[in-house]
Amino acid sequence: MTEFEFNTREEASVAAAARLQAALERRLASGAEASLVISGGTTPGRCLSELSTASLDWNRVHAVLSDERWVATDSDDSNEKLARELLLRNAAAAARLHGVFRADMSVDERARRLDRELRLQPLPFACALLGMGTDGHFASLFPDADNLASGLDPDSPLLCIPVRTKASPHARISLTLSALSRSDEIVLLIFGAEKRDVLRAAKQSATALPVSRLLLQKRAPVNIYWAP
Ligand SMILES: O=C1O[C@H](COP(=O)(O)O)[C@@H](O)[C@H](O)[C@H]1O
Repeated sequence: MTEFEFNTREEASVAAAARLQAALERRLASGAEASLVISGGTTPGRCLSELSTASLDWNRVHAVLSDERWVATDSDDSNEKLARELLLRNAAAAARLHGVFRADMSVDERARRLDRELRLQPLPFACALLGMGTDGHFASLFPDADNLASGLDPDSPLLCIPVRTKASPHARISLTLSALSRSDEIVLLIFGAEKRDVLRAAKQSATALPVSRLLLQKRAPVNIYWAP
């Protein structure tokens, strides 16, 4: 695990975007296509908009959501909407975004199908951009999810799972730790003192926080980008 501290969120976001760009460049130099995992929520906006201007062969890039809320893609709660508005523009308009929500399917059926679709993406992912909640969740792997064990099993055969949590009014679908760790590297972008303290607790002891398991897994190096 490597940690980088910045004075401002702007600096952290721009530096994280540069790291994602470099990871994509490495994959594109050695293969026909590359894929990138992007998180939703409030944290990654500036990083995604910065990345959208990167000079890359974007038509060879696939973007995959780390997780999605079970809402229509025009909802303000939709991670797909965020990705389309902030990443899929400028130079990155040529990238392909693999959406999660389908109005004609149940969340469980969609999770089963998405699992099959993810296996057709270029793997391993060049990079996974993740965030973390103050409850220690990443992607949508919330502490109270009833199927959390399979979500956090680094050797799970499942690439994604449906998630129901009291923390959210929406059902969700989340990539599993097993899927996310199939990345050349992970960037964990975190803002604020409260989240830094949660992360410290997760590092100091093998707490029950989901993010502890992300830090403990050995497959993908984790780079923490933090700003106050
Ligand atoms: O619900 C979610 O939460 C996490 C953290 O979100 P943030 O707003 O605290 O940055 C996010 O990484 C995840 O993608 C999102 O769906």
